[in-house]
Order: sequence, then structure tokens, then C-alpha cells
Amino acid sequence: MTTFGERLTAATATRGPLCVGIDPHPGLLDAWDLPRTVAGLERFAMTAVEALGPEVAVIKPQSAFFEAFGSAGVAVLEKVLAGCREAGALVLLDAKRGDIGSTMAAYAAAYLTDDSPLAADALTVSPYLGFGSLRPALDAAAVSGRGLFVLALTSNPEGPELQHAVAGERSVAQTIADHAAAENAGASPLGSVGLVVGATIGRTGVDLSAVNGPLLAPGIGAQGATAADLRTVFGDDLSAVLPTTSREVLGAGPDVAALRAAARKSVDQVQAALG
Ligand SMILES: O=c1ccn([C@@H]2O[C@H](COP(=O)(O)O)[C@@H](O)[C@H]2O)c(=O)[nH]1
Repeated sequence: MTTFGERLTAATATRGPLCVGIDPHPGLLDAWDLPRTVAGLERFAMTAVEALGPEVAVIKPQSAFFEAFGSAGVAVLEKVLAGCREAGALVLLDAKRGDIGSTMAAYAAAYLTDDSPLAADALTVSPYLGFGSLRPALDAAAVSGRGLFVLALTSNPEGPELQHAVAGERSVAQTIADHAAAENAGASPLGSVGLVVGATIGRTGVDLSAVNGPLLAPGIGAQGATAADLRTVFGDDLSAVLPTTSREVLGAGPDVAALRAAARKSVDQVQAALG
């Protein structure tokens, strides 16, 4: 069994270090001249899969926009997950799950086990019920060769109030980074427990050097960060950075060739910034 860290390393080496999000915002459906219905959602999402699936290393569907349409929207999400897989892209489901351990076990069954229709290569999770509450997801991911991205320093302006707070001698974010490092210890070339660290946040003040896992960097484009900001945020830890952007690329649609061109432009920009 290959690990998520191994598959991610291979995918970014081949396709470049970029994740593109599928975020079917109502305004984007309008811009693509699609109805704000399940049919519009499906057309939007599957066009994005057709354009980006053969092109980028990782695709990140944002679960919220699918859940907003109820069970029919979740059925579209299932098609997106299968379509990304068929096209050769890794799929990171952005659902930011986090709960008490016994409920976390149910989330792990939903997203991190082979026979689930919602299984993804990796899942975003929230550690704010305590990192240890993620244990069922950590164990399920390890057993099935999947990955997790743990929220550490999020891209939104409200994040620092909680994430920079000092508890004991370390900031909350540093504690999360240290837990991830412990999970990834000894993994090569990269562990499968990543962190989310926003490209918008400036200098992190957090030592990420021991994490040994992928660092997902949202915030480029619509949230105001640029590829050039990655160097400021990550300093010497650029090698494991996986920038992710959604609206910046999706805004180029609905034309498939235009979406691909936008993704390629973003890959070139982040490759230049990461060196
Ligand atoms: O800290 C975080 C964690 C997750 N996100 C998600 O990434 C995308 C960003 O979309 P853009 O259109 O590129 O702004 C979205 O799905 C967020 O939920 C984040 O932005 N920041």
C-alpha cells in the first residue's frame, strides 16, 4: 500500500505543486450562466473535473457547497470524487470535520475507508476539540493509506485570536504542529498528516521545520494572497508547501480550455515562487 505522502510527492513531481478547489459558489454558477439548482451544480462541478482532473496534482471539492443542495448535492459530490480519481488527480475533501472521538470514528468511516462512496485521498480536519480527538481519523487514514490536513493557522482574519493564543509555553498552532510532527516521525519522503497554513497570514511565528508533512496553503487569489507571499509565510519550509486556490481558477470558466490555462498559469506562478 502506498501512503498518501508518497502519492502526493509523486503527483506534485509530475503535475506541479498545486491544488485547485471546486467551490461552486452561487455567484460562480451565475457567472457560468448556470441555474442555482442541482443540475447547475452538477454541470459546474463535472466541467471543473473534466478540465482540471487530468491537469493538476490535487483537487479539493468544498463539501459545504454540495451539502447546501441536500442529498442530491451529496450525490454530485460522490460523482466528483469518482471523476477526480478516474482522471488521475488526488482528491482532498474539504469538510473540516472534528468532533468527540466516538463521532470522529463515524466521520473516519465516511471519508477514510475504502468502501465508502465519500472516500477521498485526504480530508481536512479540525483539531479544536483537542488533537487527540482526531485519533480515529488518524488511525483510519494510516490503515487505508489516506491523508489528513489539520487546521493549524487558517487563512481567515479571525484565526489568530485562537491559533496564536499561548497555552502553557507554546501557541495553540505550535502545539498542533508538534502533534503533526509526532505523527509523521520517520516517514519518507513525506508523512501523511499535513497542516493547513494560510498564505494570507504573514510570518507564522510557528516552527514548522519538524512537521515532515504537507503544508496546504489556501488564500491565494480571492482572499488576497499571491504566490510570492509563500516565501514570507513558510521561509525555509517551502519544500512541502501545497498552495491551493479555488475562485482564482474557477473564474476562468466555463470554457474547459480556459480553466486548464488558468490552472497552468497558477502552477507556473507557484513553481516560480517555491523555487
Ligand atoms: O484556512 C483555510 C482553510 C480552508 N480554506 C478553504 O479553501 C478554499 C479557498 O477558496 P478561494 O476561492 O481560493 O478563496 C475554500 O474552500 C475555503 O473553505 C480556506 O480558504 N482557508
